[in-house]
Amino acid sequence: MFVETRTKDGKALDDETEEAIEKLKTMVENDGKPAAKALQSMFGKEKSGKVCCYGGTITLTILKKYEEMTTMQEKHDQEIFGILCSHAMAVIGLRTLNPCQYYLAILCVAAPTVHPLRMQVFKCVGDGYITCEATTFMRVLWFGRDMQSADALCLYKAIAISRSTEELSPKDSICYSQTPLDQVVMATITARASHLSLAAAAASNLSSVAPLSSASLSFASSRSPPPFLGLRLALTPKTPSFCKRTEGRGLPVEATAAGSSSARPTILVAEKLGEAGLELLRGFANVDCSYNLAPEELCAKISLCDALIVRSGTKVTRDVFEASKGRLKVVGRAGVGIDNVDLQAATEYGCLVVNAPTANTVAAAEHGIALLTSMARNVAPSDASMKAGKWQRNKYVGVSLVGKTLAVMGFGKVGSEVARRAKGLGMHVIAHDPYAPAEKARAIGVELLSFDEAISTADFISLHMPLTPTTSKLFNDETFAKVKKGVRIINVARGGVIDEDALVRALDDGKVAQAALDVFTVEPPPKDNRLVMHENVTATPHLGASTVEAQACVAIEIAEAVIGALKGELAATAVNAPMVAAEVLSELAPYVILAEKLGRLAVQLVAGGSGIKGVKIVYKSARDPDDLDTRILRAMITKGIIEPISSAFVNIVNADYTAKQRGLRISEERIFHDDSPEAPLDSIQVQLTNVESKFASALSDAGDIRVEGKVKDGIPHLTLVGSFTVDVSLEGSLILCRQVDQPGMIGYVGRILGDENININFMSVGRTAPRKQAIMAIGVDEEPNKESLKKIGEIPAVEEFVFIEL
Ligand SMILES: NC(=O)C1=CN([C@@H]2O[C@H](COP(=O)(O)OP(=O)(O)OC[C@H]3O[C@@H](n4cnc5c(N)ncnc54)[C@H](O)[C@@H]3O)[C@@H](O)[C@H]2O)C=CC1
Ligand SMILES: O=C(O)C(=O)COP(=O)(O)O
Repeated sequence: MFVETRTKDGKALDDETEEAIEKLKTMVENDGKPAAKALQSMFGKEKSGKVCCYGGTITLTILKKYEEMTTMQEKHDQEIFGILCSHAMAVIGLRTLNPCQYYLAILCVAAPTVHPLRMQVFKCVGDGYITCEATTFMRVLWFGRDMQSADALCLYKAIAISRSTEELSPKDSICYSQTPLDQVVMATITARASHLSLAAAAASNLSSVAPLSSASLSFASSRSPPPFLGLRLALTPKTPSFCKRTEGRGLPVEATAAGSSSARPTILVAEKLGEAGLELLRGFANVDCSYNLAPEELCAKISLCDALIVRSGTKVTRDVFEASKGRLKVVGRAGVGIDNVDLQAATEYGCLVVNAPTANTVAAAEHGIALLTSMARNVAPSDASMKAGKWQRNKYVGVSLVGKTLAVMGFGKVGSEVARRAKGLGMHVIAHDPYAPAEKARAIGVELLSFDEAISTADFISLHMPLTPTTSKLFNDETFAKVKKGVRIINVARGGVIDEDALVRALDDGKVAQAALDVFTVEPPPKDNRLVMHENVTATPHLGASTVEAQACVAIEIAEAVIGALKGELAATAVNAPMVAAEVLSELAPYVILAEKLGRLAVQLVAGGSGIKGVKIVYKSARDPDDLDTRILRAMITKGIIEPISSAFVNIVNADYTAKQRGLRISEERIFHDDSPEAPLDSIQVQLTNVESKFASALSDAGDIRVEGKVKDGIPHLTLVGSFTVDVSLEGSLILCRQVDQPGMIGYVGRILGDENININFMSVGRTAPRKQAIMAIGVDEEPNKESLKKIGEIPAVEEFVFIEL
């Protein structure tokens, strides 16, 4: 890895940048908004992109002119950029009109002591180029103005270390190292206690490595535009296809703002959401807060809404998606568990479901520990007894926790936090989770065991798995028969993972001594629920996520996810669509465009009446298959194939489903190709098998329509049609002509198009041999009229031609 942060002539920063930093420094005490405005005014409107930051004290971290830095390989550029983006609180991309000029500013909080909630607010949620990872954690970088490459290298190391600690809690230690400001840099990086010393070592090395001694890692530019992390993947349907879609389904077309890109969307918030989240939503959309809606009321409202935000109390059923008449594009679950959302129905309707998977983790874990300790010491019943005027010291003798074995069932985010805390109480912690990595358990000092081993050795069992068909009633009569007599059970996961009748029986016969339950199969449970009324049960009304802090974080996290999704950005917390890391996404961005265009091109080559059944996609790549996620590419090819020939609207959520519904068999093949090891892909080939083509030259020897493309300088190119090699950028529209190769052909066609004032943006001729068959691929900016196309067809040497809209 290499860092080079100097300008070409060795100066650290230019005057303009220096000045900008000075001005911003004076604003450190100010609210973020003036600072953002100042940034904009400093660089002039035409130079600056959208700047977004919200409230609080901010300061400028890096401000660099990309074009002045030494040229570095694009891959490194993207890598470091991706890392920075996922670790900075707020990253602001100020993109100039010239793609080579790119200003990168990272804003961060000035003091490491700022409350984590405040930092959340700093995340860039605007129409910017960057999206930050939604975390509640403090990951702050602050580079001073004279940062040396060696310092950046150290910082990088520290980031890398902090990066491997994915699950920091806001309370985790902060490693804070400061060198004299005039010298270099201050870095604040958080790390879990176990990583603290490493991070500290890395950060304390700042300035101590010889500058520019070794190869470095780069923020510098290549010729291509900067990575575009705010990649849009058309989640928002175009108005026409959207409207057509509702017609196609036999549903009335809703004459509302849905699908209209200019109108403000409407977001229905169906359960109480933190004010900070509501504020963000109101800045972007019309917000309707209607709580406690009956199912029929929700169905009645939903066709007027583009997004719906719920917590665990609202069932988002198939009826809701049906009633939305296609308008609902996003369901935001302000929490973790999505068992109250019919994901299959959402997917079928092309509706993205996003959740807030991390913001309430600590709250749920703390509640688990609260239930564990209060159950063990009979806090709730003894409190009730005192309030009833009694003083029953003998009745409420508890059990100790130290040295006891706790089985954590489900070693995910909450489970592992519970384990960590229970170890602090002196408990011996074991866990069962079929999917948890052993290293993660080892790092916390927890042994992963089989289900039976875990439940049969535990004194306490704490449940932390999701409710799925597999975990439904996982704790039943058979399970309780295997537990140690007198075991105590805590459930802050989902009521449905326990067969509640079986638990009542186990409590009655003493097999289970006590249970502490936050969640129930039916919520709220009926008044006479035997579990709730049981004297050995401590019950709370689904309070796991209900802390002031968690709810504020959840509200912001879900608001940002929903806003991003409504803007068509790929959501990092998507539940029913591929989640792709920002850095991977930026790398794949041009290939995503290529994939859709190849799909659109291939399908327009099919002769009318010839149904498509099989699609074969061949990816040539130097990457290991595990290193190349093709789901987005497949989805975009599917979109490209289906949308031009149907009223369906296809997005990454419903692509596979829609293909299946239409009987489209899509197969993928990877071919190892190490010619371009830096790029994720060398080429993508789309074959439509066993179809007739209206342009016979597009058929391969096997009789399949075959088109192949590559990304060149960030632009998608068509490189193969049938057996003909061509090279034409896939922009605008395309005319493909097969002709006898002879002089003057380009001139003929060029004149016909020129007469109609049609601009040719690209032209390429592929031929089998000189003066034999050739294919001319002509990229045009405008669609030629029928007359011109007819004239092209009438050129004597032209044997066939086709016009394709991309
Ligand atoms: N009571 C409350 O207010 C809250 C409840 N929750 C619930 O807590 C549960 C855990 O949430 P997170 O830790 O955030 O989710 P997570 O997805 O991080 O962890 C769930 C873990 O369960 C494991 N798992 C799946 N099937 C399993 C099985 N058959 N046996 C054992 N483990 C299995 C998974 O591998 C995963 O590691 C969820 O049910 C969630 O809805 C979460 C937050 C608040
Ligand atoms: O996040 C979860 O899974 C929870 O159970 C929290 O639910 P709530 O948002 O408090 O209704």
